[in-house]
Amino acid sequence: MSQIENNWKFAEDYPVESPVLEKARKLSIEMGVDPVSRATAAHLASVVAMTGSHSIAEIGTGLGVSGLSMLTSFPAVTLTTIDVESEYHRLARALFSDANIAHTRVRFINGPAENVLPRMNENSYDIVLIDGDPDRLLEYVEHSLRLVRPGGTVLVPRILAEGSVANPASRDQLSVDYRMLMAELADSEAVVTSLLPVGDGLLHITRLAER
Ligand SMILES: C[S@@+](CC[C@H](N)C(=O)[O-])C[C@H]1O[C@@H](n2cnc3c(N)ncnc32)[C@H](O)[C@@H]1O
Repeated sequence: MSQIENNWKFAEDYPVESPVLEKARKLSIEMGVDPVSRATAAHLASVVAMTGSHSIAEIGTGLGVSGLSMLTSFPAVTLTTIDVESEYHRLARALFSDANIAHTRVRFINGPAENVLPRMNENSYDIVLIDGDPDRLLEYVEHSLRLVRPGGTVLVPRILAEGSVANPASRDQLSVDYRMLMAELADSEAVVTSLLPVGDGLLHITRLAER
């Protein structure tokens, strides 16, 4: 294993997850849902705690690994979470309850995010996490940058798409689109971006206040 792979593995093994989070992760895998990685979940929790975020929107609830990580890191957080699968929402709701999260802190919206996002209020969220349909990422980012308040952050796990984005030989549409998106954002004066190599890549896009 190379030194970089060693570091990556060490960072992924480092977090200590709560029994409920472990249960959510295990159930997700049994149901064929890929939860955010352990280091990604820990980083999401850190971002929420360090920014004191109150209002979070999430595209792609799954069974709630990312949601639980953010909800349990700061008691004032409320989460609006969208998924097409009502069964995943049923299971996530039970897991959130196991974690003693008051039901008033979470709003579950069942439906395709592409239909729900245009109806959500702009400038209303401290954080938007995008973890839904990978083929709709560009559309989701555009909506999410409208939904976050100035100073708020859009977080995109899995932006490296299993290594294909970083491989210049990968010319499939998704890799080309993701590279183009990242290049445009890096060049934009409206946002600050950073790319972390946790999990399958985690992109931070922070919307700057207009000057
Ligand atoms: C990778 S999983 C999310 C994992 C979750 N964030 C976690 O960490 O546990 C992707 C989720 O997106 C949902 N999804 C896929 N297409 C969607 C769409 N068009 N609108 C809303 N949700 C969608 C899937 O049902 C699935 O639960």
